Amino acid sequence: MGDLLAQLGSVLASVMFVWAIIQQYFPYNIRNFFDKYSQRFLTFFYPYIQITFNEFTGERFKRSEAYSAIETYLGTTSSMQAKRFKADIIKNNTQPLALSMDDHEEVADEFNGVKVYWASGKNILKSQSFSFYPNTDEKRYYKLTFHKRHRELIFGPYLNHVLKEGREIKVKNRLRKLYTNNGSQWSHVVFEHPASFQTLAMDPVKKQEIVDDLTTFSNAEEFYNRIGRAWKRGYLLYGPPGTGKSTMIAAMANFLCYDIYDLELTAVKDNTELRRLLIETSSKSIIVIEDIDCSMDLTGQRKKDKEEPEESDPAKKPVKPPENESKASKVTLSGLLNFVDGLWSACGGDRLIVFTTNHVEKLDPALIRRGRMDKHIELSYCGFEAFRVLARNYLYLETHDLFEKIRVLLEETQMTPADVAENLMPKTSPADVEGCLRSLIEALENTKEEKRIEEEEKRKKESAAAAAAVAAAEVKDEIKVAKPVENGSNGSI
Ligand SMILES: Nc1ncnc2c1ncn2[C@@H]1O[C@H](COP(=O)(O)OP(=O)(O)OP(=O)(O)O)[C@@H](O)[C@H]1O
Ligand SMILES: [Mg+2]
Repeated sequence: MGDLLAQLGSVLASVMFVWAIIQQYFPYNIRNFFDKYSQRFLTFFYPYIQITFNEFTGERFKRSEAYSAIETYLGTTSSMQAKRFKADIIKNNTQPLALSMDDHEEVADEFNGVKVYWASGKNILKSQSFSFYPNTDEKRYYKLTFHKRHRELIFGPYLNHVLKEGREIKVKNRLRKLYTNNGSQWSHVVFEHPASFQTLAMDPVKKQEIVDDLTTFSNAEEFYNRIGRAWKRGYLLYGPPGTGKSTMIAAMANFLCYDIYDLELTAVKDNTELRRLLIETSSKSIIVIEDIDCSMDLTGQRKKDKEEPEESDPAKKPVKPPENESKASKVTLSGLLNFVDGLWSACGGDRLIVFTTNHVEKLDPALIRRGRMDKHIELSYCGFEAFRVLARNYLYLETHDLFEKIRVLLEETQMTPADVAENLMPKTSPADVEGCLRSLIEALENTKEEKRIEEEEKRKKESAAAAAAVAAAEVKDEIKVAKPVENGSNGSI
C-alpha cells in the first residue's frame, strides 16, 4: 500500500511538472487547445453540471441581483448544514440577524426529490499597485452542481424558485420605510410601528377576511397578468375617530412587509405633481391618503357644480383647499381618479391604495366605486370580541367574572376601541386588573347614562315640537272656523 502511494505521488508530481513546463513554454494557442480537449475529456466521464454565480457581473460596482438573492436563500437553507456563517444585523421584529454561509462552505439542497449542491468560494486577484495595506480584490461566487439528467428542472423551476424565495426573504428582512411628501418630494423615516393583526381589536371573522384578502392579493401577480389588470388593490377604511383605521394600515404594512407612502394631498400643487409622486413610489408599498374628506373638498363638487355652471365637468374643477390654506392646491377629482386607476397607476409592481375617512357618505361615488376602492371596510365601535383582544393585549386576560357585565354594556353603548383601550391601560405596576375593568365599566355606564339623558332631551324636544305643531294647527283651525262666521255676518250686512 505504501509503495502504491509513493508511486502515485511520483506520477502526480511528474504530471504537474509536465503541466508547469507546458504552461511556461508552450505558446498560448497550444495551451488553449490542450485545455479545451482536457475539459471535453473530463466532461465525458464527469456527469455533473456546474453553474457559477459571480458577485459582480459586468460593471464591477453593481452587485449581481442573482448573487444576492442566492445569498439570502442559502442563508435559510444552509442554517442547518453549514458550520461557518457570515452575519449581518437587520432590524426586524422577528429576527435580529441575517445569516449567509461563509466562503468555502458547501451545502446540499433538495427540490422535487432532486439533490443539488451549493458551494461558496472566492477568487483573490492580487493588486498590481504597491501599498503597505495590500488591497486584495476578492471576487466571490456561488457554484451550483447537479446531475446533468436534471438539467431542465434546475435551469427552469429550481432556479426560479431560488431567486423568488431569496427576493421574498430579502423584502421581509429589509428595514421598511415610511415616506411622506413635502410638496413634490418624498422623504422618509424608518417605519417602526408595532401594530399587527393579532393586536388589532375587531371582529375576528372580519379580520380573517381582510388577512385572506391581503394574502391572496400579494400572491396574485400571475392572476392579475392573466386577467389584464394592474396589480393593485384599493381599500377604503371608514368609521368614527379612534376605531383603528390608522392602526390597521400599520398592521397591513407589517403583515405584507410593505413600505408606506403617506400622501399629504393638500401639499400637492397640481395633477402633474401628483402623477410624479405616484411614479416615484416603489413596488410592494401602501399608498395612504388619510382623512380624504378633509384633505380635499371632493364631497360637494357635484352639488356646487349646479351653482357654478362655468365648469361643465365636475371632475375637472379644481379642489378647494381648506380655508386657512393660502396656496391653492389645483389637484382635481379627475387627477385623483387617474392617480388611483389611470394608466400611470399600473407602473411598477404591486401596490395597495388606502383611503381613510370618518364620513364615507360625503365622498364622491366615483372615487369609491369598486375597481378604484375594491374593498370597503367599516371600523366601528368596540364590540365584545374586540374588547377581548384589547383585554388580552393590555392585561394578559383571557376571561374574568366582569366580562359578562362588560359584554352587556358594550352592546348598549357606543364606545370606540381607543376609549376602551385607554381604560384598560394599566396605571400601576403590576397591573390592577380588576381596577382597570371596573374603570371601564364605570366609563361605559357614564356613556350609557349620557346617551339616555341625550335621548330623553331629544324626546322632550320632539314632543314639545309636536305639541307646538298641534297647538299651531288648532289655532289655524279656529281661525278657519271663525272666518266663515265673519264672512256670513259681513254678507248679511
Ligand atoms: N381596533 C383597534 N385595535 C387596537 N387598538 C386600537 C383600535 N382602535 C383604536 N386603537 C387605539 O387607539 C388609538 C387611535 O387609533 P387610530 O389612530 O388607529 O384611530 P383612527 O381610526 O385612525 O382615528 P382617526 O379617524 O381619528 O384618524 C391607537 O393608538 C390604538 O392604540
Ligand atoms: Mg387615523
